[in-house]
Amino acid sequence: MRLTSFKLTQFKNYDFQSVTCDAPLVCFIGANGMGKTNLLDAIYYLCMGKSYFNAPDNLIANHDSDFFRLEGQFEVNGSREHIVAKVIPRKKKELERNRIPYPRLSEHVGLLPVVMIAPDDTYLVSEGSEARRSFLDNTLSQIDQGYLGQLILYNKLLQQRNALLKQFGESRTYNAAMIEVYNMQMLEPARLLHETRAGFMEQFRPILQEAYTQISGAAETVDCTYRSKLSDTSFEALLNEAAEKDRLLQRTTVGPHRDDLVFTISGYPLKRFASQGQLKSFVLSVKLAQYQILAHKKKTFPILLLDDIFDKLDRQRVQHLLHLLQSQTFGQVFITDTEQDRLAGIIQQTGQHFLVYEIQDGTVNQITP
Ligand SMILES: Nc1ncnc2c1ncn2[C@@H]1O[C@H](COP(=O)(O)OP(=O)(O)OP(=O)(O)O)[C@@H](O)[C@H]1O
Repeated sequence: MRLTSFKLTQFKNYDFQSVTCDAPLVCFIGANGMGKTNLLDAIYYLCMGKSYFNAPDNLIANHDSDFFRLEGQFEVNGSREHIVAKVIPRKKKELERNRIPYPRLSEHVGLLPVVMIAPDDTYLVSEGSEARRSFLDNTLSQIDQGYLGQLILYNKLLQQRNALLKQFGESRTYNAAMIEVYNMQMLEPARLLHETRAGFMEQFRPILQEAYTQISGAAETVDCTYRSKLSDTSFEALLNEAAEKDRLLQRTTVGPHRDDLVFTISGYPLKRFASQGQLKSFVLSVKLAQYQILAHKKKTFPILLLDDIFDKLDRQRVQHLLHLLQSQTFGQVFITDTEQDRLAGIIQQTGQHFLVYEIQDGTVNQITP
């Protein structure tokens, strides 16, 4: 799979910019704040229909504009895909595939698999369970449209159930039968989410462990397990047990929206016991494992976006990563960096055909070859 060219109109700090990128390795070089990450986010947006940073569309449109547009030419397994995103924040958002608008934006997810690796990926460990669920959901949604459909349905029902609980609390009333209607509708999507997540984590664990060994070169073992109350008790029983608590707190306190991933190093909680270096190796391994599993399931190599990671990783990990980029089969890779010399060294080591662009305040100029 390859992105051969893309165009940005009024996207963040870009007015209009067209970028040709028909090469296995594409590098964006420039000082801080010039717009390198924004280019990677534009690519991510074309693949996923939203920003990697979960930025709302009104913050994505250029400050001087009330709309933005992205266009990308992709090649996937021998066929061309022309993707256009047209967004008027808070008013209209349209995604087109080969000039035909998607009836639902979610239908686009999975067509163009993508993985972003960024320095602040440590949020996967440091933040609350929502970050880890998002990672899981992001990966599974790219693999399985059916999963994404059930996730959207579950979240909609959850929102409605919570609104009803709140309404009961405010009006000091309660209608168990109405809550039961939601309970019954949520059972099937919850079962499917749980089953898919559990099955996926069984496949993910050994791949993550292997990636960690390769990246860190270390002897310690890491682990990543799926934690869900639904593994021990049926959702129906959990909802019944929690009925009184839900009523008091005016929200649904059990279900797949409370699942988590537990990360450990040598059997201890990673968040508390890992060194900074081990933490960086771990999150990089999580993303590389995500890449591998997507490549396997989608039968194409996802686009890999490496944002500024060579600045933040130490020499040893950079070497391990480069070794991986050389030895394993990777698809198209986009790299941002602030230092031309460092980047030149990296390019040389990968031995790939490459394009390098210099980014200056929202303009993109090809500098080599
Ligand atoms: N909606 C927007 N309209 C105009 N400019 C924006 C918008 N959103 C972000 N920017 C600008 O984009 C720039 C940041 O771009 P980006 O994060 O891509 O930089 P970078 O080159 O990756 O820098 P770093 O190396 O520091 O990560 C900032 O100058 C910011 O003000």
